[in-house]
Amino acid sequence: MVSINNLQFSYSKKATIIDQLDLELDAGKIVGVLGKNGAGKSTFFKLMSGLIQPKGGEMNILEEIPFQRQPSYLSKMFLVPEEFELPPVSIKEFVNNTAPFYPRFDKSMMVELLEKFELTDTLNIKGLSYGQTKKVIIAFALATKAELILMDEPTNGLDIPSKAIFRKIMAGNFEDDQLILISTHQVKDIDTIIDHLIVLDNGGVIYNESIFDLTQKYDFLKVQQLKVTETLYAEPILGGYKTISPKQDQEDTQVDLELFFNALMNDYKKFI
Ligand SMILES: Nc1ncnc2c1ncn2[C@@H]1O[C@H](COP(=O)(O)OP(=O)(O)OP(=O)(O)O)[C@@H](O)[C@H]1O
Repeated sequence: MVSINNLQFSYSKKATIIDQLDLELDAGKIVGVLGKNGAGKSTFFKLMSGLIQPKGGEMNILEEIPFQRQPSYLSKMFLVPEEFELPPVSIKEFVNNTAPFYPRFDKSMMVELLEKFELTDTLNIKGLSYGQTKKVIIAFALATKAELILMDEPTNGLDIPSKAIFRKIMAGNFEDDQLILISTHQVKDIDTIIDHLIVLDNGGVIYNESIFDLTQKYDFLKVQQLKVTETLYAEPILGGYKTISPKQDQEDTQVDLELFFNALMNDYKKFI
């Protein structure tokens, strides 16, 4: 569904942001996209949605070339950008005007998701807070049922209960032919919903693995004493350490995304 080869992008001649990036992804996944500030996550989403033109390489997504911005491509992908503005109309009017661009749009799902976020479509977008507007665009994105949904920092601006609602909504409103990519620094907001992880660094994808495979390769443990020989990465916590070690226990442990991300930033070559 996503096939990217040797992708290159820079805003100016001085700094290359995306450099020889390769990525293959199939449908049926919710993918967490992690990377440090400035790693190029938003830029990568803009490239995938055809808003900016690659300087080199090939991108084939849903059998289309994103930057050609064919109506057929735009109708099967949706980007929730980090910064956005919606028109000052009622949510209902916004939906009536915009939904026709998305052939699989599900209006009853939109109403249902708004309800879960404690909103109704009679409200005017003009009077909504930043967090409430974010909820409208998240609900709209999911209701498009687009094959590819890109969410750039979707939980920024959501309060604590809304983040829990976001996690529930994401888990239950997704079909096998869809691919959802979520970029975030708020790893706790996505650690229970993603089933795949990619990490961007130095212009490329340095890690690309399913969460299932991560649980089969590593144990994520809390220990009092460090067994240095068995530990790939550790961070001190009150009364001991959080550690990542090669899998030994039969039982799977819960992936600690934050710890794993820090471990990759420390030395990703240990994990590939
Ligand atoms: N329009 C632009 N013009 C010039 N440089 C830009 C532009 N947008 C982003 N950049 C630069 O490109 C680099 C990657 O930015 P980008 O926003 O893609 O990173 P990010 O991983 O999303 O960062 P963050 O986690 O901080 O949101 C940064 O160094 C940024 O300063």
